[in-house]
Amino acid sequence: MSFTELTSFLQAQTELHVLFDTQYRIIAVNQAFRKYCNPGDSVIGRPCYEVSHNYDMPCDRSGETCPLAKSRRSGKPERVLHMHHTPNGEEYVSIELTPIKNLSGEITCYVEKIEPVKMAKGLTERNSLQGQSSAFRKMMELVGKAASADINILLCGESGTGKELVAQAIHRAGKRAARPFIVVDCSGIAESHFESELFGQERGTHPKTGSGKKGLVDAADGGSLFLDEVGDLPLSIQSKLLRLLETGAYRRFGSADLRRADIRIISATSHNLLKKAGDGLFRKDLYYRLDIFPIYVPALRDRLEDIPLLIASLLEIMAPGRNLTVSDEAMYLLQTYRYPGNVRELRNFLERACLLCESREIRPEHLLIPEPEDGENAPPPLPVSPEARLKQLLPAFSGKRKALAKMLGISERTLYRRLSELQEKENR
Ligand SMILES: Nc1ncnc2c1ncn2[C@@H]1O[C@H](COP(=O)(O)OP(=O)(O)OP(=O)(O)O)[C@@H](O)[C@H]1O
Repeated sequence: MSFTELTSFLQAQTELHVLFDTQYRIIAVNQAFRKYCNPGDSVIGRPCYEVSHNYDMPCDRSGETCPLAKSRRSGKPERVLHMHHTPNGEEYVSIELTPIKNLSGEITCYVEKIEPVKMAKGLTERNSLQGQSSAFRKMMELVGKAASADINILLCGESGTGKELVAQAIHRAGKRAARPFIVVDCSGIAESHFESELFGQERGTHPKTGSGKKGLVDAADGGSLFLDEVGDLPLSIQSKLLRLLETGAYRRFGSADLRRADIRIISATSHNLLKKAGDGLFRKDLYYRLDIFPIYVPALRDRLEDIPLLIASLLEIMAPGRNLTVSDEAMYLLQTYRYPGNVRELRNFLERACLLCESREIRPEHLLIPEPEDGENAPPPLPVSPEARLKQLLPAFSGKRKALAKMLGISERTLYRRLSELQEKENR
C-alpha cells in the first residue's frame, strides 16, 4: 500500500488514527484525531511519547508499556491501555497498534488506533477510578469493552474495592450515560418493602398517603440499575426481576397492569454467587442472566503498587490546598499493609491522618494502622535510599511525574535527574 493510499484509508476512519515511523515520529494523523486532540500542524514530525505523554523518551524507558516496542519485538499488532495527555486532561485510552510491512516483510511504519476510555480520568477528578497496576489495567480493559456493549454486567470483588465506582464508570462510558444511574442497596432494604421500593406501588395501596409511588425500576428507565450485593435479593423478588429481564415488563405492587422499562442491569457481589445458587439461595436462571459479562475488581493487596497514586488522589480530595506529603516511613507502612477493607480502609486511614497531622507531612503516628497479627505478614525492611524509593514508586506514577515529584518531596528537575541516573545505571 502506498503512503497516499494509507493516509486516505486513515482519513476515512471515524476512530482516532495516527501513523508513525519506526523512530516513534508522527507521519500523519486523521481528521478524527485532529478534531479530538486539536493538536495543530506542529504534531507532525514530533515523537509520539512527547505528544501523548509529555515524555522526552519512549514510554518503556519511562516505566510504561510501549505498544511500538512491543510490536517491534512480536512483529504483530499489540493492544495496551495507556494514560494520555489530551485537551480534557489525562485520560485512559485503549490503543491498538498495527505494524505495516513492505513487500520484503520489513516493518516500515505503524498505524495506531486510539479509543478514549471515558471512565477513568486523571489525578484531580473527584470520584474517578485510580490505578495503573497490571491488575487494574486488566480490569479497565474489560470495563471498556463492557461499557460499549450495553449488556448486563456482574462485578465481583471484596467489599471496598470500588465496585460502585466501576459500575458508575461503565454507565458513564456507555450509550445510556445521559440517562439515570440508580443504586439499589440489596442488603439494606427490608424484604417487606423490597417489592414496592423496586417496582413502585399502585395508587390507593400506600399506607400513609394512599397515593401511588414510583419504584427504582421506573426511575432507572432508559438508564442503568446498579444492584449492589445482589446476592441479598429476596427470592420472591428474584423471580420478578427475572421476568423484567426476560420480557422488559413488571407490575407495580398492588397492580395487575404490566408496565415496561428499558434498563441495563449492573450487579455487584462480594460473595460467591454461584455457590449461593448451588445452595438454593439464589435462582440459577437469574444468576446466568446477570452473569453475562463478569468483571473481577481486584483487592487492594493485589495492586499495592497503585497505593501512592490513590494516596495522592485521595489527599487532593480530602485536603485540597494543604499540599500534604507522606513520609517514607508512613508510605512504607501504607504500602505493606494487607487492607482487608480495601480502598475504603485506605481512605479511612488518610481521613484520620488529615485530622491528626498538623504539619505538612503525614508520619506513621498519624496513621493508626493495625499491627500485623502474625510474623509472616510483617513488612520487609524499608528501602531507605532515594534510588530504592524511586524504583518502588515509579510503576504507580508512570505518566505522572509532577505527582511523583510531589510524593517524593523533590522538585521535578531533581526527579528528572534521578530518573536519568537510574536509566544510565540500568543500561550499563
Ligand atoms: N480505584 C479507585 N480509585 C479511587 N477511589 C476508589 C477506588 N476504588 C474505591 N475507591 C473509593 O473507596 C470507597 C469504596 O468504594 P465502593 O463503595 O465503590 O466499593 P464497593 O466495592 O462497592 O464496596 P461494597 O461492596 O462495600 O459496597 C469509595 O470511597 C471509593 O470512592
